[in-house]
Amino acid sequence: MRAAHTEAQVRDAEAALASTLADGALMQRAATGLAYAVLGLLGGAYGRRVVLLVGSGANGGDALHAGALLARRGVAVEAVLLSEAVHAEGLAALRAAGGRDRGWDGTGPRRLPDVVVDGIVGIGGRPGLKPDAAAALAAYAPEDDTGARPVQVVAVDVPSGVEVDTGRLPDGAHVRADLTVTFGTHKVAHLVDPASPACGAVHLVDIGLGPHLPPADVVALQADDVAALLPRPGRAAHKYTRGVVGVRAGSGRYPGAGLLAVAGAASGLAGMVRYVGDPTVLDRVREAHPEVVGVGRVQSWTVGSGGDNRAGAALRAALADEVPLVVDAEALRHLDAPVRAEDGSSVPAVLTPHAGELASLLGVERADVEADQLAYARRAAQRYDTVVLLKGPHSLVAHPDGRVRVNTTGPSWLATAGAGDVLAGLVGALLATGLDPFDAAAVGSWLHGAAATYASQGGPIVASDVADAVGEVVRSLLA
Ligand SMILES: NC(=O)C1=CN([C@@H]2O[C@H](COP(=O)(O)OP(=O)(O)OC[C@H]3O[C@@H](n4cnc5c(N)ncnc54)[C@H](OP(=O)(O)O)[C@@H]3O)[C@@H](O)[C@H]2O)[C@@H](O)CC1
Ligand SMILES: Nc1ncnc2c1ncn2[C@@H]1O[C@H](COP(=O)(O)OP(=O)(O)O)[C@@H](O)[C@H]1O
Ligand SMILES: [K+]
Repeated sequence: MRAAHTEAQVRDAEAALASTLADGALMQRAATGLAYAVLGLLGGAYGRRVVLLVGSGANGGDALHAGALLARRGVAVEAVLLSEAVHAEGLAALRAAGGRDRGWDGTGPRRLPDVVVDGIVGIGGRPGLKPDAAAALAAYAPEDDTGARPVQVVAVDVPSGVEVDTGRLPDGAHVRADLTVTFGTHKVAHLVDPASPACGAVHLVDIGLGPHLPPADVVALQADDVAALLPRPGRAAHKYTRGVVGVRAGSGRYPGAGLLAVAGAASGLAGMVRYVGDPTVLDRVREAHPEVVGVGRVQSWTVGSGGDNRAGAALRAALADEVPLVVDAEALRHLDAPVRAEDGSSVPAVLTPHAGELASLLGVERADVEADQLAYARRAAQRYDTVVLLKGPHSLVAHPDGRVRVNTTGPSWLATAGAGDVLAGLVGALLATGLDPFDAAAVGSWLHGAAATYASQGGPIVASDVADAVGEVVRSLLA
């Protein structure tokens, strides 16, 4: 499990740990991890040139101490001090190791360095960059019109300027890192979009904080977590004990969505798939998936993918069964908040909106949701009193109690029509096996992304390729 903590949680844990250690020991641990990560990126020390952008806090202190270690190894290190007052011990250490320093006077370098280390601000930073910091960054790590750069940027703890606890980006400038070296635990911005791509690859340095940290509200499941949650048929299993998933999706207008939702449901994780809906779709479903049967009892429903104006009726019929359900696409529009069966009892559900659909549910603009995904996913989960899977490059699975699982699997090629239908069917199948909605949504989105990666191999895919690859991903997880 990759856990992401907030600034306040990190500061509390740091205070508890620091009280057991010599002064400065934590910063030394952080700086050493940072320096070795930079050395790895440089691929050597002699002849390599590193510039440190240094702000007024401990983040700049980390950069200066790491710079001292790099300078002792033979790297040419220069610190650009962006504040009158920087970490004094760090600066003394850099000077003693032979590193140079200068203030920022608006003039850039004669020759670009190999790596720029962003020690402008860390978890103590306010969003955005001051003009001097933005200008120094642009001078030492210039970008062309396409955003390409000849210099690699390593962020200390977080890319300066991003909102650490929310994953939001500031209105103004922020650092865009190739590598972020973080300490003790991940921060929310490392996982949550739109900030997470600004972090580049994220490298976690263990500084001993673990025992002092509380359980994280924001986590990302890893392969071993998913493997532990995966339903496996017992020796005495039969198709009904494994769970039956029903699909009410597709329409005369969008028959393909019905087929793709069935393809996701028929990944082999549940014991049986039923299709209920448009007769012309049913014929095509039977042709493509001979194992799929018609009306009967189910342990879960997937409703709405590619539905037409009858999606509301399909949703009501599914809710009346009082089994767990996935509510996708057109069916989302017919949903009342909170999600309840007709008799008022709560029904375990997973809502699977993309940003546009979530915006409609909450009566806001799509751009608002995209800018503040964590907050809006949580708000929807609370309002509907159910699990919400907000789909995107890093999908968020929000529980009404505030916990969030971030999905980090899946290539950009997964942004292809019908991929969401496959996901809805897959999560429905996992619900049928008995996983609770939070687990089913998180495991389903992880498998979906991993199947897309497997199918893509770096190239283009269509939605049915994703469904076809789920079995292979499950097989490798179980191996
Ligand atoms: N916690 C841990 O476990 C460990 C933490 N460690 C390290 O400590 C870091 C946190 O350090 P920190 O608390 O000193 O704050 P930090 O992020 O350097 O910045 C605050 C300073 O910046 C300023 N400032 C604010 N916004 C600004 C802006 N937009 N643009 C420009 N300036 C801005 C503000 O000054 P002001 O402008 O308010 O005068 C303030 O003084 C953490 O990220 C990690 O790297 C490791 O060493 C060891 C383990
Ligand atoms: N840039 C991206 N990178 C990775 N995955 C993405 C990206 N964009 C979308 N996805 C995933 O692709 C799927 C798209 O689903 P959706 O928006 O419902 O499309 P459709 O309605 O065509 O099926 C979701 O699982 C989403 O998480
Ligand atoms: K930083």
